[in-house]
Amino acid sequence: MAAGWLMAMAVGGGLLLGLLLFRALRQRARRRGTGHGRPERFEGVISHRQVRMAIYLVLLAAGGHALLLAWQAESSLERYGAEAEAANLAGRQRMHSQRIGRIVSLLAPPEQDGAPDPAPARAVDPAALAEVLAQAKRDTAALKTLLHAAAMREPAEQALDATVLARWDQARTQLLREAEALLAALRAGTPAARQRIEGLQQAVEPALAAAEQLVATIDATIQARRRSEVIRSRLWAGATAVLLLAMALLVAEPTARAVKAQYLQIAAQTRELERLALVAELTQNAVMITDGRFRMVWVNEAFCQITGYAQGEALGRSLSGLLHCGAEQQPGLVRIQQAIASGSGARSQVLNRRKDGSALWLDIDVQPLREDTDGRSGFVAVAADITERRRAQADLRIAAIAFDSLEAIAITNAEQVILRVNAAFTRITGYSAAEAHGQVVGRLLRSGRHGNDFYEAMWRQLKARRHWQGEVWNRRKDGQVYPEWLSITAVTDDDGAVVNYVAVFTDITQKKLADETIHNLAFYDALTELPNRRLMRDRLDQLQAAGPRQQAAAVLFIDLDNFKELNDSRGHDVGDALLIEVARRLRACVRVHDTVSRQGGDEFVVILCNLHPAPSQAGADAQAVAEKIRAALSLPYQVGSIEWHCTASIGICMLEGGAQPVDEILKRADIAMYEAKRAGRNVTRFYDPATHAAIQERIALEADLRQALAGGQLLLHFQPQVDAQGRPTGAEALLRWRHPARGLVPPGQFIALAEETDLILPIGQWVLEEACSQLRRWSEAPATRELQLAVNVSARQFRQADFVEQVRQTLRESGASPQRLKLELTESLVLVNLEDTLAKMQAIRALGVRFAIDDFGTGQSSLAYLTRLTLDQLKIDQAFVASMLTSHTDAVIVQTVIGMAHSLGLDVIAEGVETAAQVDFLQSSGCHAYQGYLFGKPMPIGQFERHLGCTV
Ligand SMILES: Nc1nc2c(ncn2[C@@H]2O[C@@H]3COP(=O)(O)O[C@H]4[C@@H](O)[C@H](n5cnc6c(=O)[nH]c(N)nc65)O[C@@H]4COP(=O)(O)O[C@H]3[C@H]2O)c(=O)[nH]1
Repeated sequence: MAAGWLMAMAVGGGLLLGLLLFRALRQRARRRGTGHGRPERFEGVISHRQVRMAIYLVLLAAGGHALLLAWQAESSLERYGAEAEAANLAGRQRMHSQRIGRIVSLLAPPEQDGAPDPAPARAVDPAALAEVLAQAKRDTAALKTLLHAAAMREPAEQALDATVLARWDQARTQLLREAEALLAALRAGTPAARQRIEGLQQAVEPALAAAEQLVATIDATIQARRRSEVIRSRLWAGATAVLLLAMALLVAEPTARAVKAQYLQIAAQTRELERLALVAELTQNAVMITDGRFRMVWVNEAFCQITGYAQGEALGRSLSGLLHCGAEQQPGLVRIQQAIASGSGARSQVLNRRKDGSALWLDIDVQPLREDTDGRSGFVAVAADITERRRAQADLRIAAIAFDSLEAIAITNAEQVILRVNAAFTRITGYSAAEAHGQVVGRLLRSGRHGNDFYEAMWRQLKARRHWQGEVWNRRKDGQVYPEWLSITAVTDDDGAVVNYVAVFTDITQKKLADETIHNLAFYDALTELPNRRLMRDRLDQLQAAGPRQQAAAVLFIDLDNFKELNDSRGHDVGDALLIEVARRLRACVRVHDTVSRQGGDEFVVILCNLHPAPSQAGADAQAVAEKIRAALSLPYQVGSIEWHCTASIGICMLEGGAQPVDEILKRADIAMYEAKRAGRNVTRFYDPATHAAIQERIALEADLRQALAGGQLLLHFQPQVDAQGRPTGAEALLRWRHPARGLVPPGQFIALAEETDLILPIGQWVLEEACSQLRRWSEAPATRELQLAVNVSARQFRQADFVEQVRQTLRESGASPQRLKLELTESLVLVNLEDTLAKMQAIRALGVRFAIDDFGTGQSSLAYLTRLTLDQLKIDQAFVASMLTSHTDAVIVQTVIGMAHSLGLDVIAEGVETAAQVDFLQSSGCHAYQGYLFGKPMPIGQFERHLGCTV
């Protein structure tokens, strides 16, 4: 029994220890849950170790209890057997006593009527008694062993009554002793003594009684033990129940509660996680969860929408690798990297790139994730797409800068009350911001230059299109009215209602002035302020555009006849002054709606409008105006200190109902003017188609002439000059043009054209070079060494600033002797810009070159200039020579020229000498040098040299 209790105590103690350990673990788990940074939601949660321990504890308790019960059952079974054996053995003791009593009764003599029977006892087999004795002894020994074992096992209070046992032992011992004595007597064959039998008989009764009592006692003891066992079993059951209750209360229930709490917590956390997952899924912000090496392990839908990457493309890649924009050093990114390196989180604005490469600004918040139960860590990043916000901020910054731009800005409310103005507004209008705020913009700046219609149209457009722009005249604070370019934009709210107007304007005063200047430059002649060719053409276009409805009109092409001479001789300033005066006179001659324009140079075009409807009358009107102009322009000009006479040639072209193109009209007027020139200048001419053909011819000739020099089509002919004896003294070099189609073209047909087009400059230089080369060649032969060569020099050629240098260089390069070269200048050339002429002539004369005045007598021959010129020779014009024999005047002129030359010490030569009579007259008049067909026509060099050979 003690072992059972010990085992029970051991099991109970173990369970108690287990309970205490379980509680300690729970306490520890709680402390860890709060003490190691575990979040609140894990507080009180038991771990799987604790649950396992609780289960093992319960299993241990149940196992121990089962073992105990098994052990108890086994020991009870054993005890029950011993008790049954003891009861049996006790009963056999009673049986043995009874059998001994019956044997003894057989030995005892029968009783007679109460008198003692003296007869001997009947015979008894000693073996039967011996057997009974032997069995009684064995049973007694077995019973004693059992009782001893039971006495050792059972607690004292459950032991058999010692008195009963002692009485039984005593009675049994007495009985057995008496029986053995009787047995011995029987075996000895001696009749048993009455005393022995009686003694045995007397021992049987007590022994039987003691056995009876023993049996009863054993039965009673067994019963008592049964009862005690029932009580113990009940106690065990109670203890078990208490234990189980304790287990239930201290282990199962807390565990169940904890598990339930944990389940509820997990369920709550699961719901929370589901909500968080839903939030993460539905949020407009990108959510990314990464592992410890920043590789994304989860991204939400917004991430995909914002970045353009599908989830499959993003997962497993690093955040920076995926969205990297290449700007490593941007402060926001550096801040996050530093924070992550230090194990903390950070929030920054970082520039990234979408999948399509476009810029993506993210406001990104990166936070480290704590280690989870598997010991892994990472980061969670929540990012908002702020690209638009950044753009808006940039726009705002730009707008703020733009607001302070050079353009004036005024922002009003819907009622046009000024809310804000910028510095440029103040600069342009003169109103400070304080003065402008609260004012109605229209009232503040209105100049009064625009009528109500203007503003009504403006507001109509503003309402319809929300925008208006145009030129407006406004008034500054100082009252000055100025033009501005105004742009007004209506700002509307979400409902489309106008809430503000933004007016932006610039002061275009300077621009208008510049425009005016540009317009004037583009459409007016800067010198005379007359409309230029472009504006004149515009007006002609407008006239033509009127078509048949147009009134009669005429175009007058005016060219000054001798303007070039003035310009070349007196300089451009003088020429300009003359042109200004011409313009003034032209304006004075026409009506307001007529147009006087300057084409360029000394050419003017006048458009006469609103002439008489009848063509003949219109022509007469045009003629009258043209004559008026011609007369006005013929009046003397006082240009500075110079009085100048200038005439004009005027071509007239009548406009015939818009049938002709503008170019054609101008060309016709030009042709008419050309015709006027040909008619002797200072006349007016109407357009004649025949003249047109001549002009065309001239144009073609000019084109060919431009090719002549380069094409080697020019050549020189040489006309002899002779002395009184007819001996050649030299020659005049005369230019010829061998045209591939026209043949030999005389200079009279192209020299004038060359002068007009300035082609005379290269041509004149070529002539000079050719002449000098010829002189150089002549200088090598004795027969020609002394010959002089006269070269014609045109006015344009002579007026070149470097003409002297050209002559010097040509002489040097050719090697010709300057003394053999004679330059022929016309009288008109010499007269224009006399000072310049004198300077050049002196410089050239200093080289050794000689000068002759060609065509002398045709101009304003005067002694005054002749005396100043460094001349060598006068050449009597062939016109005088041709008529001197028939015209007394020309004869007088010839003689006067000859006399004048002699008196000035100059040589004199007559050209165009064709007859001997002319020679005679000239000779008798004192002229001893001649040039003319009589002595030889202009001829090529070979022919000339042969001619020399004949005559020399
Ligand atoms: N009827 C008639 N005419 C005679 C007679 N003797 C000479 N002539 C012509 O008279 C002109 C004389 O030349 P010019 O008066 O200098 O007049 C020249 C000259 O002013 C100019 N010219 C010729 N060659 C040149 C040149 O190389 N340079 C320049 N600037 N002008 C040149 O062309 C003008 C005409 O030259 P050409 O046609 O060669 O005409 C030459 C010549 O052939 C004659 O007895 N009777």
